Amino acid sequence: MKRISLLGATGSVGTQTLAVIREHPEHFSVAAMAFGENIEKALPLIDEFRPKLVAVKNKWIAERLKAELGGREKIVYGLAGMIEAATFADSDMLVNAVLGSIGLEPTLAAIEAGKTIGLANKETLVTAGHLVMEQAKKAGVSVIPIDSEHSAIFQSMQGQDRTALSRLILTASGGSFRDKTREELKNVTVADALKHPNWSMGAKITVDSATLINKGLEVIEAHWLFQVPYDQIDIVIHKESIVHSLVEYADHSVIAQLGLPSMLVPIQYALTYPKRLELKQTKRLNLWEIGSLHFQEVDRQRFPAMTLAYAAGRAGGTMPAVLNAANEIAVQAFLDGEISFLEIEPLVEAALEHHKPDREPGLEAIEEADRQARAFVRSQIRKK
Ligand SMILES: NC(=O)C1=CN([C@@H]2O[C@H](COP(=O)(O)OP(=O)(O)OC[C@H]3O[C@@H](n4cnc5c(N)ncnc54)[C@H](OP(=O)(O)O)[C@@H]3O)[C@@H](O)[C@H]2O)C=CC1
Ligand SMILES: CC(=O)[C@@H](O)[C@H](O)COP(=O)(O)O
Ligand SMILES: [Mn+2]
Repeated sequence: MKRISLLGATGSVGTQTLAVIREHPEHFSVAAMAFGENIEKALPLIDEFRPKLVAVKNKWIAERLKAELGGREKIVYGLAGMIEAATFADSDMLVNAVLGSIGLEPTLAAIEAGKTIGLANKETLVTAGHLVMEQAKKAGVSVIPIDSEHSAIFQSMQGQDRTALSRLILTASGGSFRDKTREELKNVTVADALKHPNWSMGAKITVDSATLINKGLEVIEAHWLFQVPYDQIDIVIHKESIVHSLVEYADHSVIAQLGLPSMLVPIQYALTYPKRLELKQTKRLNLWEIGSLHFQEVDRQRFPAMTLAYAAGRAGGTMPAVLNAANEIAVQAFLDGEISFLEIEPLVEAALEHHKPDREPGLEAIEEADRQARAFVRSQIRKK
């Protein structure tokens, strides 16, 4: 029995992680759970999975939850609460599916506590990949990707000669506005942005898919996870999201992982690795039903966020943390109707230009850069 601490239990990846656990109660259980504010969604999940510890966003939500549950579970809150859930003594593995760079410290704490990490929270590696991977190596802890592209790469590396790896190729759907020109993007709405062609995901990552910054964040994530230089990481637009990413080797052989788009597969693989289990909730891929698959080069003028992400990744230090934090605030402002879709990228670019980078930051410097980038973008939005 693998006992899991799940952060982000009420979210898109979180609820799908619970769906995997639900299908295999003989293999997995939930030891601890963390979520933000969505008590209505969490209550039936707590009733069903019976975690011993529940962490929530703040004291007020904790009080409300205590009143509902009547003291059966230990309730904790804030970042300290999330860290307590991530390092819970009765759990073997952390599945980090919380949204945003708030997921970094719980990941670091869980690594220190010797837990295997199932990582959906890409912000952990974007903001502090150098610290996380170094600490995981030191602690002898595995960081298993849940992000679909990274799981595909991870699966395509199994049993291969790691020293002969020559390139990673991440597929990108192109998001909700793939075929629109920059001119046509001027008047798009939040509702339009949230219509992803292939994946049903949380609002923030769905907007990130539409600017392609999601793919940029994933390039940085892949750089740290697989220790591959940026010059050896490419992106290809693949509108069907059937090929989840590819790995090229020295002999130009390319190995890919395919499947109908479903996060259940990478989530379950992270839980069962190196084994596999049946997954009744997913469907077979019959390529004759798909017919044809399409691949296209990324137009860098059309998707400037991708260039920003590569530049921030290559600059390293605190720059990726600034890219991420600025984007988190700008996307939230777009979702709240404060700015237009086309204002997201210039805000991220301005934050990167404004920042004085620290080339070899520790955790404190990363968190300070994150805070400052958020404050800077908020101040720019207020001026509008
Ligand atoms: N969705 C997907 O298919 C994929 C997602 N990812 C990554 O996985 C992560 C989660 O994404 P997704 O599931 O879409 O996000 P959602 O917005 O659907 O869910 C986010 C979760 O995080 C919780 N949360 C947010 N802020 C806090 C906080 N301050 N304290 C505690 N909990 C908090 C939310 O709680 P509540 O709602 O209760 O407030 C919710 O449970 C992201 O890093 C994303 O990039 C990667 C690949 C695919
Ligand atoms: C499912 C998943 O892993 C997302 O991160 C996905 O990558 C979003 O799709 P695109 O970024 O390719 O539009
Ligand atoms: Mn992805």
